Amino acid sequence: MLTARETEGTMTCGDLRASHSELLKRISPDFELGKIYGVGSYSKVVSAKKKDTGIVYALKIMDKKFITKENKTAYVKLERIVLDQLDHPGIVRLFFTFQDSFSLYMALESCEGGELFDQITRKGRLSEEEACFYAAEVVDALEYIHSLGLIHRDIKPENLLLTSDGHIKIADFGSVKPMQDSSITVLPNAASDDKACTFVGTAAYVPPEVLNSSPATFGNDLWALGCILYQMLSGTSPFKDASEWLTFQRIIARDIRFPNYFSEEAKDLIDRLLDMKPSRRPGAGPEGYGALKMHPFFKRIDWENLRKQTPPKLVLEQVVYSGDDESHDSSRNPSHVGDGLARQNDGSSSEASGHVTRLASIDSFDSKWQEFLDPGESVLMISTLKKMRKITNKKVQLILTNKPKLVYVDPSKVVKGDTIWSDNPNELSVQVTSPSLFKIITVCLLYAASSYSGSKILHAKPFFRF
Ligand SMILES: Nc1ncnc2c1ncn2[C@@H]1O[C@H](COP(=O)(O)OP(=O)(O)OP(=O)(O)O)[C@@H](O)[C@H]1O
Repeated sequence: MLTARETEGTMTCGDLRASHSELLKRISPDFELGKIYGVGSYSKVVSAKKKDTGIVYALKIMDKKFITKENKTAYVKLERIVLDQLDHPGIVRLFFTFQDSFSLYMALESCEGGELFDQITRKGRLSEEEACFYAAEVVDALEYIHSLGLIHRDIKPENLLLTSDGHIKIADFGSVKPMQDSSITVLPNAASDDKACTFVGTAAYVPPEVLNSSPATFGNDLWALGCILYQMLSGTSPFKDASEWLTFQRIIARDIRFPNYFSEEAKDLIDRLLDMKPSRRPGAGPEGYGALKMHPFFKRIDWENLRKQTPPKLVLEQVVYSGDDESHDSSRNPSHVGDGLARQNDGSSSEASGHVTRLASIDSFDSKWQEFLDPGESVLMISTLKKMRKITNKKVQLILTNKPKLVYVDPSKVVKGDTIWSDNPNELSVQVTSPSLFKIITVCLLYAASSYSGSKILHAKPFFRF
């Protein structure tokens, strides 16, 4: 039985690679694990119901060995210490932390609505009303963060999570920087890097002064807000280009082009937030957040009652379920994901053509990997692997699709390999049995005189373990 205790102490052993069933064994009997919310560079975030209270948390699981090896200890401690002291409806809450010999665990407020990034991708672009609402909630939370003397430094649509009813919560405080006069207490060994020239953040949202090695200011987050507002309204970030280097060139040159459907108010606000001089960005100047909140773009926002307003409707992940209600439920528990297909293949399915439908995706990553997919193709499993070399190793991404196809992508998102097992979707199918295990199934089709009569699994080998 695990005891809830602080995440400080020796960080020695580990695991991001643990399969879901291994995690289940380890974390039980306290929690009932559900779906995987997402995977970060050093963590896995899983839905976890505490059995005694019935409360569902987003359990952030961090591999101790990996964190130690990658020198991430200070970031983890910093995030823990900072989140512990924050209390705002626009910021993901940290409830408690604990550890076992392998992992560190953070029980976070669960954001069932996923990332703002996915809403933008699914909708293509947001209406001005929707973008205004989300931007206002981010402004409200940023005002609080900045008032405590903290700079988030990694504000981006992937770190803006949504509650099930559609309100924004800022997440991921691993890059946070406390200013010298911050009211947040940070232990000396948990302080983030102080080197002015250290690049922190994400290329598309990084402000020009950071690229010129200037120290971080509140203006960093306000530049990122300008980029996000642009992205919500257009579907892409303003400086996005074919490579990080080209993106940086466009940021330094402030090469920004507004689509003609942007309103004058939206253009003006983005233009001001993307000011080359950080202190001129609304919210960063001597007038404080008043300058930002009073901007005409926010004219319909009732700042006092922001969280009482009705948020935009969420567009949920498009999942085609393969069977009845039972298989629908199984999507909540990844260890049962394959069951629907097994039933389908026994011939009793209403899928009378013998064509194998896609399984419920076990993660929410489809949209992020869209560029590697053909039309109609969907992601069944994503995993980060370490490619071992003689003296070094490098992280690569494996993307398994329903084609079935296995794509191997390097860290700069360049496709390095692409294995298509069959061009005929009737011949092969993929059965995802857990977040780390899938089977390739060959389907034998038996045709009666004019119509399909059945199919069966010939063999379920080979097994591939992610
Ligand atoms: N509280 C939460 N509720 C629901 N999903 C969450 C929550 N926190 C994180 N996630 C999901 O899990 C993913 C991984 O989160 P995490 O904070 O570990 O990494 P990240 O910040 O996205 O990645 P990186 O560490 O590489 O910047 C997120 O992208 C998000 O989709």
